[in-house]
Amino acid sequence: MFLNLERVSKSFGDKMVLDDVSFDVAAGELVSIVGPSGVGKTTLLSIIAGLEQPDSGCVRFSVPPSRDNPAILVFQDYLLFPHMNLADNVAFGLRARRVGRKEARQRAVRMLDFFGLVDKAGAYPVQLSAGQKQRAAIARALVVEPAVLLLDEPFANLDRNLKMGTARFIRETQKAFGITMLSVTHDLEEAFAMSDRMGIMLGGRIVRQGTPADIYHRPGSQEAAGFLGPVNRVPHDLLPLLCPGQPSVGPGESFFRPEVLRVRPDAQGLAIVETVTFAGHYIIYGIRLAEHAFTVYGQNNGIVPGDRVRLELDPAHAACETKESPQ
Ligand SMILES: Nc1ncnc2c1ncn2[C@@H]1O[C@H](COP(=O)(O)OP(=O)(O)OP(=O)(O)O)[C@@H](O)[C@H]1O
Repeated sequence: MFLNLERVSKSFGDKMVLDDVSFDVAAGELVSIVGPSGVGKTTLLSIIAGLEQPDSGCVRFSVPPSRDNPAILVFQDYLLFPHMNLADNVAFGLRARRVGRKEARQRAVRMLDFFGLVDKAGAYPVQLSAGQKQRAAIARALVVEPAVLLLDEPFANLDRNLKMGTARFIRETQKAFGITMLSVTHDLEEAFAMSDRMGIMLGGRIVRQGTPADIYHRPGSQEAAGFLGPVNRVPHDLLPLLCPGQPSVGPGESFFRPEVLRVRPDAQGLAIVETVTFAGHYIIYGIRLAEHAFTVYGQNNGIVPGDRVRLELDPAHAACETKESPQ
């Protein structure tokens, strides 16, 4: 294990920001910690980077970061030096490590080339777009060959349509350099897209860890499921209505994502459509069945509010999801 946090806690005054946080990051792995704003993600990175001290618990590295193999924190506002052009910004860390001017410049330009920024080598940060600044900040961090790269909200300042491309870029860079990365973010889709593993942080605690697919489909608690997106809570006595013919399961409840439910027009159906909302490439249906409200994502099939419909579980999901024990 490259990085190990064990029972890290931190308070500011009487406010507990991190509460018994433990997790690992393996060498060459990309792990994202996701959580809402203010939950303590930046504090967590600051402790790992050695900028803050935990009140209790410990942070261990298999090879402790050093001047030659540092843990580098890339801040969400990039912190490029405004008075230096891009090549000098990227070369800065090398110069600070006493690499000669010529070699530092060559390595910086090679890095800018890899990042598609070589034509901006002479430009100043103010002349760059947010996406270019983000790439430049990562280039500046990587040029010193860090042991681990810590990314604080890497998508925070990017337009929506730049975020997913940046997630792919971070993933490709991480693989190309074989570097260990830990990212903290509230941008879920991007974290899902680029991470080997994720942790959900709520109320200062990591409440669930796993692969992106694992935590999305088996979030482990209603609280975690709700943070990851809309979820339908289904008491088991309703399951025969949603998946006729399935063997019955014991008492309790299961959780289903809106995309694993199907809505079919049916004049005899037991469910009533309450709302139909256009959301671009899909429709969000608000459905009521036996006093329970459901959210369903589907395609436009002419259904309007007030229609009777049949609400069913996608058979591909029914079998595995109904085996879930309630959390
Ligand atoms: N040095 C400090 N002194 C006092 N309170 C602090 C300090 N640093 C952070 N906090 C508080 O700790 C809480 C968590 O802050 P933190 O920045 O770690 O959260 P975050 O999840 O990164 O949020 P965001 O996504 O908004 O940056 C906040 O309530 C913040 O005000």
